[in-house]
Amino acid sequence: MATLLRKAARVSLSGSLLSAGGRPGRLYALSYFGSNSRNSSTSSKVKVDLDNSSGIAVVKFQGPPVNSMGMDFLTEMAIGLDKLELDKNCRGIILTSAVPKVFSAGLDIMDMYGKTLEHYELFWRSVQDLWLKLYSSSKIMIAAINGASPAGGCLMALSCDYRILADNPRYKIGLNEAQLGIVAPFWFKDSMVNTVGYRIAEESIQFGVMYSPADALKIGLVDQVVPEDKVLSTAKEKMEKWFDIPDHARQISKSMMRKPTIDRMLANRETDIKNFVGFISKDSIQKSLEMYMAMLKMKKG
Ligand SMILES: CC/C=C\C/C=C\C/C=C\C=C\CC(=O)SCCNC(=O)CCNC(=O)[C@H](O)C(C)(C)COP(=O)(O)OP(=O)(O)OC[C@H]1O[C@@H](n2cnc3c(N)ncnc32)[C@H](O)[C@@H]1OP(=O)(O)O
Repeated sequence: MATLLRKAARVSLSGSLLSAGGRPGRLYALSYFGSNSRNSSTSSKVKVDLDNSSGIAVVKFQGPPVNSMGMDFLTEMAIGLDKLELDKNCRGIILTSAVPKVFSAGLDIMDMYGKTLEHYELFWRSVQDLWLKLYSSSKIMIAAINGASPAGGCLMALSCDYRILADNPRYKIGLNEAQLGIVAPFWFKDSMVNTVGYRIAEESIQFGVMYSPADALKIGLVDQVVPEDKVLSTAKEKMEKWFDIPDHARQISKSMMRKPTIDRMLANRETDIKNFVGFISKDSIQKSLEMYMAMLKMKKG
């Protein structure tokens, strides 16, 4: 019976939940995915490794020093996710980091500082685009969080279906935007509310709280805390459990849960870009970012 279910589950709905929702999907070349048992692709910031026999793809961030989400990272992630979304051999995706101690430092602050309005617009559209791909993926998404995960790093984890965090008190996770003097946009907030509930999100976002693994587990921001050397293996074991559920049933259930949040973002996308560009280009906000970057550098010296 289990084998039958697994076979049935292989007949997956094509495309992300976005296209399952009746929106036009986009087609991308499947250049690197052949019929070998393992397909790998490495670009400068992201490594994708799909094991065709297990159906699990590991997407590793490899942009030292902190896997910040700059234009290169956003573009490479978008391309990698599009390819996996269209690949029938892939049923689940694990996000993790190849950089010691950091999952992702979130958006690259240098992409939000001292740039043109056109740059801010393009940058924000790319950030929205990545979130849409992650949040609406028809695949099972597990975050194997093996390092610090502030702001945009936390958002990538929140976009997954399951989160496993390494048990190291230095690996804090949260939406800390308020601490930088910026504001987590509504879809960051929605992702947090959908995970931890309204009351906790309200406090969390206003204070910009960064949670220790123990506290993140307590509020439900992560689902499991495990020893650091077990993060990836636990993610793979967990994925096998998710694979027991027939894909079509899981995908439709996921879509049912996430569609209102995705639709809200799509309906407000252009306004959100306008707000971001107006907000980030303010002198006072630029000053806050400058001071924050100086503070990060001072912390080192
Ligand atoms: C009205 C509202 C309308 C619209 C919405 C408007 C605005 C919303 C706007 C934006 C939302 C943004 C979300 C974000 O993701 S902002 C980014 C937030 N990220 C952080 O705060 C993380 C900061 N970094 C850290 O805390 C640490 O670096 C660390 C814990 C991740 C790692 O610590 P380490 O000690 O290992 O490393 P460091 O020495 O601190 O850093 C090394 C190196 O990297 C630079 N760096 C760190 N983080 C970033 C980053 N996010 N972007 C760019 N660069 C970063 C750091 O300065 C060091 O550089 P140098 O080696 O000194 O040159």
